[in-house]
Amino acid sequence: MTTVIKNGTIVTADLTYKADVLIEGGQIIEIGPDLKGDESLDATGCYVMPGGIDPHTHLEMPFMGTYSTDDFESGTRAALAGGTTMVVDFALPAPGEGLLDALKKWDNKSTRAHCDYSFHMAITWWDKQVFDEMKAVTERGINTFKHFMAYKGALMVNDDELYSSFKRCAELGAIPLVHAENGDVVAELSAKLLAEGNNGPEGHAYSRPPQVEGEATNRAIMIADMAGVPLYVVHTSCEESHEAIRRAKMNGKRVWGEPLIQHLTLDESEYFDKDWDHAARRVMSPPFRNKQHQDSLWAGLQSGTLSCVATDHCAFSTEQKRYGVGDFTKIPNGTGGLEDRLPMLWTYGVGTGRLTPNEFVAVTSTNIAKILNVYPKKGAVLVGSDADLVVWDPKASKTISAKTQQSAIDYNVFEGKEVTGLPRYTLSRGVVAWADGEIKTKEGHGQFVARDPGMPVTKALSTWKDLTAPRPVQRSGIPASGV
Ligand SMILES: NC(=O)NCCC(=O)O
Ligand SMILES: [Zn+2]
Ligand SMILES: [Zn+2]
Repeated sequence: MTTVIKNGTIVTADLTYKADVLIEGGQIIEIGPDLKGDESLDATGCYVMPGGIDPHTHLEMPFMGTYSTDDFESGTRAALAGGTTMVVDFALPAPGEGLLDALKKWDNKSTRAHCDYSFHMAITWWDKQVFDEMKAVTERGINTFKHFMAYKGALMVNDDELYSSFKRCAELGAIPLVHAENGDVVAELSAKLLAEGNNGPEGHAYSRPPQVEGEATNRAIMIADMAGVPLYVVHTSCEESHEAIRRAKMNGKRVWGEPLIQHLTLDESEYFDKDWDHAARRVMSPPFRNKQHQDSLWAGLQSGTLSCVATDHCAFSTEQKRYGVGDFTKIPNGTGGLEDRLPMLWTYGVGTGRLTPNEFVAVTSTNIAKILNVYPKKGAVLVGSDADLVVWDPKASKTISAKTQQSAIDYNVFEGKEVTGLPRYTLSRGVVAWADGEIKTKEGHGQFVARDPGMPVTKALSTWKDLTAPRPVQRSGIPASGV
């Protein structure tokens, strides 16, 4: 059975051209003019692009005394409805729990996924067992390890643990990720704010100023450099963090930054809303910033100093957010965005002239596919690539509303935003997964995507590090022992 996408314009990270796309067995088998297939999808007036890859989601995440409400079923439905065909979630071992034991839990949760998925493994504590199991984790197809520099007393790791884990990543050819905020300072600021009576959701934003993010980003970059490993900084939200990444890149360090669609399009004024629920629903870490920080993030995407736009989809209901009435530190941190990432980025990026359609594809799909070592299986429109595609109608529009969303929560942080640019069809490995405003796949259609370590950039960096490693100077005439 073959499917042909007809009359569209293919848009990839580097090319725009008119051609049909023929699909069989889940893969693209031909690209060219006048192709025929058993089933035909009309892409007249549309762009045919690689499906979005969201490298940062937390589906059914155990966090702050509860679980995020969107699980792999509702979360991946939301993904497909918004043109995203692959998500990368985080397996989170509890302190003292083995990495492989945690992975089993995420394997079980993800059986319900509608679209393809992969995992990052979090390093939440450190000892020999963790060191040993990191190798087994890479053999299971996970080549990225996440480190939280915040959430003191819960997920946070210290500098010695970071350095040990980063060195282990270097040995394994894996890439470390960091949530970069200075967790010690956040804890101090939070306690002070609460003691002074600042207990509302705005206290969350005050407790996490840009400096805590800039400091931690720079620290992680320097530790990664000393460990001889590349670094991926998740949810880069401010100029201070972007500046550290920019400087590192200009110095030849292999560092990537990931702004979220929320930080690009929503600002800190949300926290000063008189409605407690409105403000609390937007509590996430790092918090939303001001317009200058937003401009910095857009400039980063334009110049290439920031690489990928993600969501950090971690959706809690209003009821869950209310755990923090009277104490902002108890508001579960996280917001949704999976269904809205592509339409919002198209509207506020391509629609305003900040991004070209090709840059849009790069930052929503191709760049991360390369970083995660799944390109060109994913993130490409090439013969042999998985037919994870979005047929994108740049003229279709809607008003974002919780009433019509796939996400299981009772609100949407983008409520009321008018977006222009929506998927007509989303295809997951050649299967039409979203059409006519409806999900067409069954839960369980999604498959795990294994990712091998040893990406070209990790190999190049370790070659350079070996070449420049400290070596004793060979001298004649002086006894080596100094005697
Ligand atoms: N970002 C957030 O507030 N919640 C999800 C966990 C994390 O990424 O820090
Ligand atoms: Zn985080
Ligand atoms: Zn996250």
